[in-house]
Amino acid sequence: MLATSKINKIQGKITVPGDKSISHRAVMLSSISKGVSRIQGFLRGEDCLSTIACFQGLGIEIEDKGKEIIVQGKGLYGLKEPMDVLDAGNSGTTMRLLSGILAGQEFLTIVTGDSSLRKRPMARVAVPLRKMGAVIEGRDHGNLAPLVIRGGSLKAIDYASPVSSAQVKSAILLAGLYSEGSTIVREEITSRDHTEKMLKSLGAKITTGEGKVTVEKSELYNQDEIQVPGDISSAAFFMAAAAAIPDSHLIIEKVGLNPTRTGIVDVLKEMGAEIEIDNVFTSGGEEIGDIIIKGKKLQGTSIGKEIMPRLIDEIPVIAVIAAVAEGKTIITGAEELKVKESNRITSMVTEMKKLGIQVTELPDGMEIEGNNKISGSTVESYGDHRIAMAMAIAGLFASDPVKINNSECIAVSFPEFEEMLKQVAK
Ligand SMILES: O=C(O)C1=C[C@@H](OP(=O)(O)O)[C@@H](O)[C@H](O)C1
Ligand SMILES: C=C(OP(=O)(O)O)C(=O)O
Repeated sequence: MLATSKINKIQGKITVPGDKSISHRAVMLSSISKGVSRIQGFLRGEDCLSTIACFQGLGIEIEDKGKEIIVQGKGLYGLKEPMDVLDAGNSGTTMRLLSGILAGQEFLTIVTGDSSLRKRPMARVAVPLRKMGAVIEGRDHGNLAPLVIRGGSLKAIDYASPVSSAQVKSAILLAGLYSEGSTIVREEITSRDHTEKMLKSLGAKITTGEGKVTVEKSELYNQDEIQVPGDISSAAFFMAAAAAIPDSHLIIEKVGLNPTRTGIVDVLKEMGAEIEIDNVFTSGGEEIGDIIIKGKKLQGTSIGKEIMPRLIDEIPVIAVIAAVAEGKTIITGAEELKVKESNRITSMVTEMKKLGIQVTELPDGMEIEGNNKISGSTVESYGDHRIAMAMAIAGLFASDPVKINNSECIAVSFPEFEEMLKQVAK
């Protein structure tokens, strides 16, 4: 069981593990591209290992050479009917993006996941993929895994997504690679665009702009090397702690700075944090750079719907530092948090209360009073990696240790978290 206690400051220089979203896409897209791909900086978290296992189950040769992951891509039609049920584990990204690729395959696949993933909504991908011509069945009329998917000849659709979700958008775009005509996905607020960027770099006919993405039937070709940047969603736990503890000084090197992911930087700055970005370069269309943070007392803020897709996974840790900031913080427009690995609104509100924090649950977010004195306690992770890590950060401000039950779920996205925290906590 992970336990954390009060520290004086965060200090040092770290490199966080590879971006989870990009690691998933690197394996999936390399598998359906022609030629060999070498993926560097790949995240060896449980979620991305589930993606590797699924594509191995579909007949793709994937080898972990330590320095890099080698994928022997077989092109759009090189996947084989799996001998057994595929297991996406805890990973929503794996199940939803994979469904898009399977929609283009004539064979039958069954995909399941762990008890958390089997509760998460899949109709959001099943509905558009059926419109394109795939047959998708599952519990609750195809809304819940296990999903049974038989794809085939698809036709393009023009789809206005009811949620701003990169997983939904990506599933449709991947199916679009197999579809006759122009597949269009429209979003009210743009979600992370790693799929679009990687598809472009692999030669897909794809265009973006004015709230929509268009893809044509295209063959993909591996470009030999894919460089995965550090995950800003993992960096966020350290950024938030360093920003909120006076006298801290932290450098995080080579973090992905794709503008669709940097909402955390904007919110921390809005709260008064001292943050600088340095050594910026671009690889595979993705911006990468160093983040330098100095700690000080922060101010409360308001976070709403518009920015939400750019920081959705960072809300748990933002809630924690809001509790020690000066003044109230109001988070709204975050309904999507209810359908993550746990209901992250209820999970955070319940566990923050156990630490003596004054917080009120809202239908689409929460209201956090400022200047809380955080006390120690044993808290639950709900088997949700982001809740476990957010609670670990709360412990850095607490009068007594914060002990986190089932903290092993952190390995889903950030196996090195505890070790890295020990390294910079002074
Ligand atoms: O596409 C992705 O890699 C992800 C998209 C987001 O989910 P939604 O698409 O459900 O918003 C995010 O919360 C998740 O951690 C990863
Ligand atoms: C929501 C997350 O991932 P997924 O949807 O892939 O399970 C996450 O990592 O916070």
